Amino acid sequence: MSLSETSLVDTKDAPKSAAASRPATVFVDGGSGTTGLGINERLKLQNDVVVKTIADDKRKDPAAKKALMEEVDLVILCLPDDAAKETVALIDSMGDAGPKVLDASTAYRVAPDWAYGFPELAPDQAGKIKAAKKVSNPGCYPTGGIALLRPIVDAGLLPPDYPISVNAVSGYSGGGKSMIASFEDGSAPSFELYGLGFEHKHLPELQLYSNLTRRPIFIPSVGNYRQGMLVSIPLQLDALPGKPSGADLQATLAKRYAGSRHVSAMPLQNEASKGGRLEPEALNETNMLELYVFASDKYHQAVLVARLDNLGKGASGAAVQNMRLMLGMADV
Ligand SMILES: NC(=O)C1=CN([C@@H]2O[C@H](COP(=O)(O)OP(=O)(O)OC[C@H]3O[C@@H](n4cnc5c(N)ncnc54)[C@H](OP(=O)(O)O)[C@@H]3O)[C@@H](O)[C@H]2O)C=CC1
Ligand SMILES: CC(=O)N[C@@H](CCC(=O)OP(=O)(O)O)C(=O)O
Repeated sequence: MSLSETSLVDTKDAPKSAAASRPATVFVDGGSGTTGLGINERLKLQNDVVVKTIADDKRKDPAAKKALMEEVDLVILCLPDDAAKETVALIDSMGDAGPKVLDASTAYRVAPDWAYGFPELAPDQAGKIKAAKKVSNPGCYPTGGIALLRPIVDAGLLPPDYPISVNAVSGYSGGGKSMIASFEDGSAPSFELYGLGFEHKHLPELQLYSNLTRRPIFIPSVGNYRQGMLVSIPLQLDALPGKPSGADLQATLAKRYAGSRHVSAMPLQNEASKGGRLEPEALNETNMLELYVFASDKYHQAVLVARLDNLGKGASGAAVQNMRLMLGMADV
């Protein structure tokens, strides 16, 4: 069989089960793409995980993939949506003996029989991910938007039908290999708004997991830098029912994410902070997400901002966090 195996520990006797004393086995389908490479880089640092790889000339061969998937505990899909659906069909055909699956594509993010892979979504979400056979890894922009919105909706500070606008900027790696090539060969513009057709693929998950009943307006943009993103949400505080202050919003986020390893509610930024600036690259190569409230008591206005690495907590970092949960392994 033309399958190869990359082992980061001795795998000769590694059984299929991911019991604590044995290394877990993982196959990254689409491992040479942008998200897949990021996952593989992270997994190289984890000596309790064995990554099984497929020969390059077989990487799109369903029979070879199926044979490999019979040997692993978990498959991570880093593929375009249609290819992800094909691999999921292969896994489904294996019945109960099939591996767990974590999908980085958009294909199953609002599917009711999949768990949404944002462990910080709610207090019980990590447990749902741990118990699930199928987990969808969140989109990069929704990771920031949901992290900001969900706690303040749940706390009753933001009505679920409130008209929300979400603005965002991403580095060009968010568009995968083709967008990276167009920026690096100079054919892409330096900066571009997109999503102006109101149909961006992240809107369903952004609305659903933020607990919003009204569809938000979402205007993403992409800039001429490789990775890192900001997601921002302006709010007229005196138009909200309880007229919350910026401090109320910050306290709600701080309470919700207290003790979280990967999500930080940052100190309130107000007139006294004299800052008023934020750049998108500070968290690159990390699995961290920072949440800011910029607020003006004078004008009763606020802007919520999430900062993350689109390839970290927005993709590969989140995938490895979810993988470890699904395999019953400690967070790193
Ligand atoms: N980039 C990002 O920031 C994020 C991306 N994602 C999602 O992750 C998924 C992958 O995206 P990304 O890594 O950016 O994309 P890339 O275009 O960088 O990589 C996709 C990879 O999938 C491979 N591939 C395509 N079809 C098949 C197939 N049938 N079998 C095996 N491999 C195949 C491609 O190979 P080839 O080029 O030879 O066709 C390529 O290596 C997408 O669904 C994307 O939406 C999620 C979060 C963030
Ligand atoms: C700059 C750019 O093009 N970004 C991508 C989103 C990247 C991402 O996280 O999306 P998925 O996980 O859903 O693929 C886009 O807007 O389609």
